[in-house]
Amino acid sequence: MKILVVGAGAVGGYFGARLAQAGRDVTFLVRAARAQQLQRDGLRIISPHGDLTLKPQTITSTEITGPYDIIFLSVKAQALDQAIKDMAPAVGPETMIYTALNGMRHIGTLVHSFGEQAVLGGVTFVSTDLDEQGRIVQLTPVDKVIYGERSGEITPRIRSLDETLSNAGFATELSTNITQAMWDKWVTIASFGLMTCLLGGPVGEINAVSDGKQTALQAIDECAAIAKACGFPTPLPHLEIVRKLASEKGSKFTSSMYRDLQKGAPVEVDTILGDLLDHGHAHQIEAPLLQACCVRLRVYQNTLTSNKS
Ligand SMILES: NC(=O)C1=CN([C@@H]2O[C@H](COP(=O)(O)OP(=O)(O)OC[C@H]3O[C@@H](n4cnc5c(N)ncnc54)[C@H](OP(=O)(O)O)[C@@H]3O)[C@@H](O)[C@H]2O)C=CC1
Ligand SMILES: CC(C)(CO)C(=O)C(=O)O
Repeated sequence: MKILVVGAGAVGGYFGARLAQAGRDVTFLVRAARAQQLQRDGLRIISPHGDLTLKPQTITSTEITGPYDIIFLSVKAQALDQAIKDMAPAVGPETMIYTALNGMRHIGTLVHSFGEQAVLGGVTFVSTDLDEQGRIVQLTPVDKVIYGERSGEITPRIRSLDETLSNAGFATELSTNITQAMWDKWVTIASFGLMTCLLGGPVGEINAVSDGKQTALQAIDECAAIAKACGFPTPLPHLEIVRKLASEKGSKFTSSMYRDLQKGAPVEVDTILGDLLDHGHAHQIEAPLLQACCVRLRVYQNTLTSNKS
């Protein structure tokens, strides 16, 4: 199956490289500057599983000649609208779109552009960062993708996608309840995004100060309460893993939102935290930490915008 990875950044670059390394037919849709960098330096992965440099097959939007079987969409939320325009010629009637984006809002946006059938549900567990040299640095050993038809059916096409993505150097799971899995991941990223961005440090630094752990656990409770009110209660074993991860002493674990904040880059506040807060408001759920973090990051975003102009 022909795979088009849209965005050769921290997530797309990582999984695309693993798939290419495993012999799958992978092309990266990139923009001019990244194309030049990849041609010059190769696609470089620094990973606890072993470093890797490969010569990727890249394409820019004007060079797309026809549809792909699988699109692995891995741009930030703020780049989604442009990415949809750029990848449109690569989407045909049989194309399946897997998305690495966090939250749920992008599903509606993609369905609006490409129709119900094209859009799969997807969850990505990985912690990767794009460094200043354009290398992809994997920060923890975890690398897993979960995918499924949003209807929950096991269709022939999702089986083909499963065969293509499996055994390529990372964990995979074919889910019959991908919407629940997306909500579970949303609670996870929102909890870690909220605690690291609002409290201003990695998990271990939060736990090192008095009231830190309690506040981190309160952040998780707020996010989980909203998911529950929306009809997607986070299963207890998943919640326990999140709580344990958030309580680890000395942990350097952060979130992609926190790393963006540290870099002075835009943060996905509205799609990850703001949308969850709106769902909370709709169900009269109090979420004071989540609300404070949204305000803190919106002020930050406004400062970024006014510094640019
Ligand atoms: N990083 C992580 O650990 C995790 C991130 N996620 C989610 O995955 C998504 C992607 O995040 P991440 O990979 O970290 O982000 P990055 O910023 O590292 O990568 C995004 C890439 O998309 C490229 N891009 C943007 N617009 C286009 C376009 N129109 N055409 C082609 N390429 C484009 C950017 O390239 P350019 O140089 O051209 O701007 C950039 O390289 C986010 O929604 C995030 O929440 C999920 C799990 C973990
Ligand atoms: C859950 C977490 C923190 C790691 O997979 C993440 O999704 C992110 O950093 O974007």
